[in-house]
Amino acid sequence: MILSSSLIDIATVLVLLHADDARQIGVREGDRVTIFNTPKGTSVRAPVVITETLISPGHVTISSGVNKRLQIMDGDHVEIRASSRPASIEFIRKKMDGGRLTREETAQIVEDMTKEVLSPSEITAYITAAYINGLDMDEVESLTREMVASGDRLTFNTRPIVDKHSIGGVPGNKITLLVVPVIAASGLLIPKTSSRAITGAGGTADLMEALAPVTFTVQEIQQMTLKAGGVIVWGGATNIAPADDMIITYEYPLKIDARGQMLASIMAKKMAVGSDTCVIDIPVGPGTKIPDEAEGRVLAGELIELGRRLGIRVECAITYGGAPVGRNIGVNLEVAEALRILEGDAGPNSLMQKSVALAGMALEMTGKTAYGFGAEAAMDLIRNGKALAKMKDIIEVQGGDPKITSADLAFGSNVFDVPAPNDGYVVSVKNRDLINIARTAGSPADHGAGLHLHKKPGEAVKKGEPILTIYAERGWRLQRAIEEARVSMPVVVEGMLLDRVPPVRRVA
Ligand SMILES: O=P(O)(O)OC[C@H]1O[C@H](OP(=O)(O)O)[C@H](O)[C@@H]1O
Ligand SMILES: Nc1ccnc(=O)[nH]1
Repeated sequence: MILSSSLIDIATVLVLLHADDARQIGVREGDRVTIFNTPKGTSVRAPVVITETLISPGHVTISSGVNKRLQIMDGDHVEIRASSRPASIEFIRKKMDGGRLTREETAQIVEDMTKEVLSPSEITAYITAAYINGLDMDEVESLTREMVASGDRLTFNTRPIVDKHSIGGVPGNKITLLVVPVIAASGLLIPKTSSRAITGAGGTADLMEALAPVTFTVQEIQQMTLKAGGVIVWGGATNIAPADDMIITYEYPLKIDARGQMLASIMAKKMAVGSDTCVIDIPVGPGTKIPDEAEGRVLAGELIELGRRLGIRVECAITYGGAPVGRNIGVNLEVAEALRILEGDAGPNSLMQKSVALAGMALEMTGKTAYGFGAEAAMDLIRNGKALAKMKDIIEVQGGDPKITSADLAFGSNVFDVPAPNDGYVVSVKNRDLINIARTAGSPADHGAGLHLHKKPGEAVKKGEPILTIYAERGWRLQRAIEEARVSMPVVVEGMLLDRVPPVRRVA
């Protein structure tokens, strides 16, 4: 067949065939073909997309993801053959049926994922099967090791290499922007890799991107860490555990984080950067990933055990997740809130306390301070300006502007105050609904989008007073977010009418 006009400029591997050719080759939409560039001796296996109109029979179009390996030009001749189903599909089926995967089976799944032989629906099936049926500790260890083995690794020839991670799930959890500079300011090395948002409205990689680039190779991460003491980079940008970011890509739209994959995702990133000492934040509470403290302890045990198997000393902080950390949710809003603390603001208290508690644990684990004195030492590093100076070093080493201040971060110009429906005390806030509103307003893609929570549980409000301000960069997004806030009523004031059953029908 002839390579027809222009490549589809996407990284995903796929081959576009005319329906007549697909019938002749014997493949249907989603089946795999192998495409051969015989003169160059290259070949790629990829899923098929079928069209009746975009190309004519005898012609084929490929994505640039395919051509990266195939190296052909428009008009070249290629050979296409139906290809067997990837071996890992049987193993995904096994997990769907509640089976236990061997190390070899997990390795095959990871290999087929990273080679992009598995289609999005097959990856989603794998995640969903593990979400429903779970992975035991041996399966999680295999997945973690295979994720690490599929990418690049760092080895520092000094110790300790500290790390910090949160399992996520609580809105507004911008503490990494405080914890990393504090730890680095104490003289420790912390090559922090983060994900983008998974179930939330802004992951740490999204937040850091408002201050500096976050895409680096492992060698760059190592050099920058040695120079500045720390970095905050995107784990998925590099070739660090590439299967991890693929899983996250398919978890994000579902707003799920399958437990086994979550453990592997976190610990693979720690192992790949060579960290030996790690503090892990486990927010617990309604509307987070972990409903209560008891379950938080079970997860802590799993993370510590996984760390032990991988040679990483792990301590976990079970933290309050019943309400957002701080008051801002969304990229620029969160970054501004974190920078304000580094610049000398005393609060919000929840953000300050949580950040120094976590940083303090790392200072204690590494012997920088005695047990019981870490949080105080961390607080000192914030109050004396050393953490701010270190954050500027980190921003600069990553190629951002170190002169940036909290005031430079713009919030969306489409703004709406959600008023309190009556007088009273705020009795609860609904985490998931707050995240949904911030995502609907445009976060994390629109850096100015998000929300500010004026009132948190226990605080008094007067009828009509703003309880929530929504920011959006685009008017239509603001309208949708307002509508969502009206329906979900994410800040619950005592005595408030939550709903009417049957609902009132308005006549337009
Ligand atoms: O979107 P949800 O699921 O809430 O959480 C994902 C976030 O949690 C972790 O945070 P950190 O890197 O420890 O700061 C991840 O790296 C990611 O940024
Ligand atoms: N699944 C994950 C949760 C939190 N952080 C991660 O990097 N990955």
